[in-house]
Amino acid sequence: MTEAVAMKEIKVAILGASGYTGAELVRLLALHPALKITAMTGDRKAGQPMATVFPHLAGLELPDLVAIDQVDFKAVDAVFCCLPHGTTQEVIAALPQHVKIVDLSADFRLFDVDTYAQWYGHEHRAPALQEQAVYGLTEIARNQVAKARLVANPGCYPTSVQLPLVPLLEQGLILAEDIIIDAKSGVSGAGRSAKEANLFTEVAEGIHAYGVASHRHAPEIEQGLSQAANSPVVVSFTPHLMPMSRGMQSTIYVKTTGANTAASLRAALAARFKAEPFVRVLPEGAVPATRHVRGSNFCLIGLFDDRIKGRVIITSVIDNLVKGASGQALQNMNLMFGLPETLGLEQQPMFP
Ligand SMILES: NC(=O)C1=CN([C@@H]2O[C@H](COP(=O)(O)OP(=O)(O)OC[C@H]3O[C@@H](n4cnc5c(N)ncnc54)[C@H](OP(=O)(O)O)[C@@H]3O)[C@@H](O)[C@H]2O)C=CC1
Ligand SMILES: CC(=O)N[C@@H](CCC(=O)OP(=O)(O)O)C(=O)O
Repeated sequence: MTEAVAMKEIKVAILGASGYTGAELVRLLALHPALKITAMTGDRKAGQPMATVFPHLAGLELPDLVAIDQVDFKAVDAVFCCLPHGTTQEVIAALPQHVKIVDLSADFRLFDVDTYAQWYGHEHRAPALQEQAVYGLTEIARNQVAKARLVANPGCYPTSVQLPLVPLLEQGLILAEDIIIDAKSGVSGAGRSAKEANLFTEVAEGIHAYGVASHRHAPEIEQGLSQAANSPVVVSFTPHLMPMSRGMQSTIYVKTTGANTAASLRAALAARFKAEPFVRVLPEGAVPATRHVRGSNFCLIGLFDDRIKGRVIITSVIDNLVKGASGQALQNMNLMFGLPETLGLEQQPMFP
């Protein structure tokens, strides 16, 4: 539980607070003892009270939504940037030096600006700042995150995939080739703005793959896995849209090295994540489901021997809006201010 200790107030602005990840941050920060929201922005919703846009947050003491150019950034210590990718680089580049930033968009996640341009369709607009950004998969990069001014918060699919695979590749327990990722997301992963593809009629009562062999999270996943394997990794990655509001599952097919099986991989991951507050490696036979992590910052991992010898099936589940976005962002911001990284994130999942 959060200790009732007196903490220095840290003033926080949430850019894009009228979106799903922004609202999720407000929900999490409501129980945070040190971070106080002093500014929140919207674009179409600028000028509106938060309780009008999100009635579930009524009753919290919150500033009204304003446009970004109305925020006095000299008066804030930290910024959570929850803007669409492609809109973020210039905004962050203009912030005063004293401000610490966690960017939830994809704008600073790819180390190589040419790879960024190739996948995102435009030149990087803050390449010098890109060099300072730390990729904030907390459990893998905790020490770098703690020292960073700018953290690029990982994407939701890449979080669910890299948490189990990075330690296994680092330890040489699985092959770096022939990794197949079959991933599924709730519709909140696509954000709140109206898009034809996210209409009820397009997503209810069915599932569909999208971005087949072309999704922009593939290079982000490959960047992390290549670092872990110390050699270039290329993956098969197929995301699917599920008729549910939140939750994400990645089912990952890997080939083991030597005589490794699900049991030895499970033991390795359990040892690696033993002290981690948010990653849980399930015992043999337990099958993780998105409803086991709903509303929480947990990642649950299950491992199973396939009937094909030498192949293991890994299932990894997160809540896309929490560990896949705002929860991990808060975990990182806590570290950047030297706070216990669990602050504001101690709630258990809602089940069922
Ligand atoms: N949803 C998820 O599960 C995840 C999202 N992310 C990333 O986090 C970021 C935010 O996502 P999410 O909250 O879902 O997105 P939403 O579409 O729900 O919200 C976007 C926010 O940005 C504002 N906005 C949109 N365009 C502009 C602009 N040109 N200038 C200033 N503000 C603008 C919107 O304001 P208004 O509504 O008032 O117009 C809104 O507050 C994105 O980069 C997304 O890719 C990352 C991981 C997971
Ligand atoms: C369901 C859905 O549409 N999900 C989004 C990914 C989630 C996300 O927002 O990731 P970024 O931060 O990398 O943009 C997508 O496939 O583009």
